[in-house]
Amino acid sequence: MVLCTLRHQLLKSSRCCGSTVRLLQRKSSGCVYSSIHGFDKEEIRQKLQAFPGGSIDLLKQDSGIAVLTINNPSRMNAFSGSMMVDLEERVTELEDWADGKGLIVQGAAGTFSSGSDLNAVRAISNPEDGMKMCMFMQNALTRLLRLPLISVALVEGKALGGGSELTTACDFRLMASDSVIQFVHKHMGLVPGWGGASRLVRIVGSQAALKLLGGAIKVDSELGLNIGLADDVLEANEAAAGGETRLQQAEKWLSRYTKGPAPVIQAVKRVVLSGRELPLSDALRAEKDVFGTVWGGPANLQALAKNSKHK
Ligand SMILES: CC[C@H](C(=O)O)C(=O)SCCNC(=O)CCNC(=O)[C@H](O)C(C)(C)COP(=O)(O)OP(=O)(O)OC[C@H]1O[C@@H](n2cnc3c(N)ncnc32)[C@H](O)[C@@H]1OP(=O)(O)O
Repeated sequence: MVLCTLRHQLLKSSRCCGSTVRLLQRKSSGCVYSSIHGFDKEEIRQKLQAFPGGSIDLLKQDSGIAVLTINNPSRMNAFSGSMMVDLEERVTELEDWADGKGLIVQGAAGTFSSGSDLNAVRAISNPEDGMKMCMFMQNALTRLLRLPLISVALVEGKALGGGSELTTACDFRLMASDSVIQFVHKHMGLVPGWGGASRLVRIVGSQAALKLLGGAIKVDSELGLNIGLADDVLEANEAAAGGETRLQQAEKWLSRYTKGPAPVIQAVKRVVLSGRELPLSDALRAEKDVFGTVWGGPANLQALAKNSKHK
């Protein structure tokens, strides 16, 4: 169904032209569930709002890199119900950000996130509500992953349960040298439900994913790097990093990939996304459409005029 939705979007865009193509390419709705799956977004939003606390904060910067902060430090940045709703709203804001190029997802106060707020989990522990929450979060995190921005999870402290799942909804993961990612679901008598298992298999392969989920293994930065869950390790000690905070280190790391005009960076993300999610023939057609948006565009014409050499 995920594939169908994305394929439908991309094929639809290939049949349109001009401004419609640009609009479709900016809006990556990419939801997995809708009313045909019995999903009533307003109903679950109202249920989630009954569990308040914390916030999801978004800072869009002139550099084209935004910082999304999971902010509930008194509960180790656990996700209250209202934070799940906040997250979905921030994703909508990012979908509308024409000048955006990159995104860093971090936790407040030096730790990533301890997953769902256990108080809310206890209150909605019946399967029906659990499934609704699961569909809501899968939609939000799928849209996060499909943003036309290059995204990085900056993992400090702990990323547990739903927090570990959130790290997999980013293109890259940077782990502080003393941080841990742990899919603790088995210890809770559960499996991931925010899409974390499906994405983990695609990131580390099914063998490693089975070990991480089956053993609820603590992944430190060294193991993370070895199995490809982490893309790089950041110094835990700011002094060793020349006085740079980890957020500054993450921005520097990401800026290698976001240097250049927004339409080109967004096009890069889109061709990788279609290659990642679509069957080859569909991905090739989507690539052709994205190519059409940059060919003869301002950045392309400028480069041609400069007679660039790539030595
Ligand atoms: C499993 C599926 C589900 C999903 O995918 O949606 C989930 O995510 S369920 C949640 C899974 N996470 C947990 O079970 C985390 C449980 N907490 C811990 O293991 C520890 O608290 C830890 C390791 C995060 C931090 O330990 P530390 O010793 O450093 O601090 P405290 O334990 O004293 O925690 C401080 C304060 O935070 C509260 N806290 C932490 N995590 C949660 C949470 N997920 N929900 C609600 N509250 C949380 C903890 O109770 C402490 O509060 P206090 O009032 O001071 O007792």
